[in-house]
Amino acid sequence: MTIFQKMILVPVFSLFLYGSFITYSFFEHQQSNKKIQAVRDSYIPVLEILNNNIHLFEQLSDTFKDTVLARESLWLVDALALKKELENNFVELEKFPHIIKIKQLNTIKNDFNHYYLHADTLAKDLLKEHATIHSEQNTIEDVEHYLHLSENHFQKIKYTVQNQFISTINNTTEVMNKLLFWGGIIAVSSVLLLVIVSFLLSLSTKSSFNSIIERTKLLASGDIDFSKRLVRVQQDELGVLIYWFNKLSDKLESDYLKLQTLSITDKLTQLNNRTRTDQFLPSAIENAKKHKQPLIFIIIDIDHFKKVNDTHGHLVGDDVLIMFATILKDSAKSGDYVSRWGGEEFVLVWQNLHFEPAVEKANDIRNMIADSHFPVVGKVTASIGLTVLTEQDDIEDLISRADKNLYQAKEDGRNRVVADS
Ligand SMILES: Nc1nc2c(ncn2[C@@H]2O[C@H](COP(=O)(O)OP(=O)(O)OP(=O)(O)O)[C@@H](O)[C@H]2O)c(=O)[nH]1
Repeated sequence: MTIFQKMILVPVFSLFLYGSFITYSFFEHQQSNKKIQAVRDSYIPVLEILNNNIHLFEQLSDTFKDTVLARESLWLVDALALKKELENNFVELEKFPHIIKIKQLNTIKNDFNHYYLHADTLAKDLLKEHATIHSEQNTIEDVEHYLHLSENHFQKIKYTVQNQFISTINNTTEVMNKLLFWGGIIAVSSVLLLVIVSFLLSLSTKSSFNSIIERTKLLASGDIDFSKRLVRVQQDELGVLIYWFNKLSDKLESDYLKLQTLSITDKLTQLNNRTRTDQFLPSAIENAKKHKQPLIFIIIDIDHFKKVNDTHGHLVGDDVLIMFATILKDSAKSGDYVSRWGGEEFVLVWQNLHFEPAVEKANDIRNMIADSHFPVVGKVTASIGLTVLTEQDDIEDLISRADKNLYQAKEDGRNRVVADS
């Protein structure tokens, strides 16, 4: 995943989360409003009828009392009208079975009818001529019993419906509150998620950038330890950058190694060149002295090489130099050092080889050259100046003694080895 994708994904995800919640809560809010409206629409008429019934019932009781006290039988007609109104209300209430249980309603209706029947009978009895106030004790008790029962039922059903109404409204409000709470949680979590992921992303990006910067600085300051490679962890743009940075390091390393080889190799003969010899000699001398091992230093020079050039041309001269170098290379054993010193002069360094075997080996090489057939030119010989390292020698001593011996070999007629003892 790219850095851009990572950076865009979290806000998009958070936005999606929050957007979904907003949409959901919008619809939930609509639903809740509808629910509250529906609850109101069904409960309020019921409560109004119930209130009206309580009021009618009180009026009815008062009418019965007034009828008896005033001894006015006509008022019983009013009582009947109130009863009818009440019964109509009961019929209305039956239309709301989800609010009022029909069984409960029937109980109230029965109790009320009992009350009405007893109260009406009692009132009529008391209105009869010569009737005393002390009417039948049972009827009075029944009237009182059903009066209280009905009163209680009317109040009880009203409170039950009222409580139901309040709890339904409260439930809906509670759902809304929960929604708000979770909305807050989602909003805060989205922001937190955004902050945490952005923080982690910037941390990992920063550390990768730092490692690239550090490595680049080291390369720029000339640190050529190419074994150091950046570790590619991510698959994003930084991962790609690290991949190509490592590729660049590979290229630099191979170019550097090529350049290094070129700088110490003689172009014509592919032997070590003078630069390499200048690096090699001091360490070889130091090593020989340190381990008290013999070290042989040889300068070998092709005889009358100018004549080869003059007679056959420089290209043929080059071929002779190449073949000559090959003979030297082939004669070298492991640990022997072979190089072109310059022009038609070559240097051999043999480590851990004593003087006599060294002279013998030098003569073998000289013979090998003399016995070889060089194309176009035919026979070629070489003179050799050989010296052995002494405890007091420095580089110059060694070179000048070998050079002196070479000069002596030339003086003595060439194609020979001159060695000091
Ligand atoms: N073809 C060719 N010739 C070279 C190269 N380097 C040096 N020479 C020639 O080597 C010759 C060396 O000649 P001199 O120093 O007179 O030595 P010489 O002719 O070998 O004589 P002695 O060493 O005394 O036996 C010169 O003619 C140089 O031009 C090279 O890379 N290629």
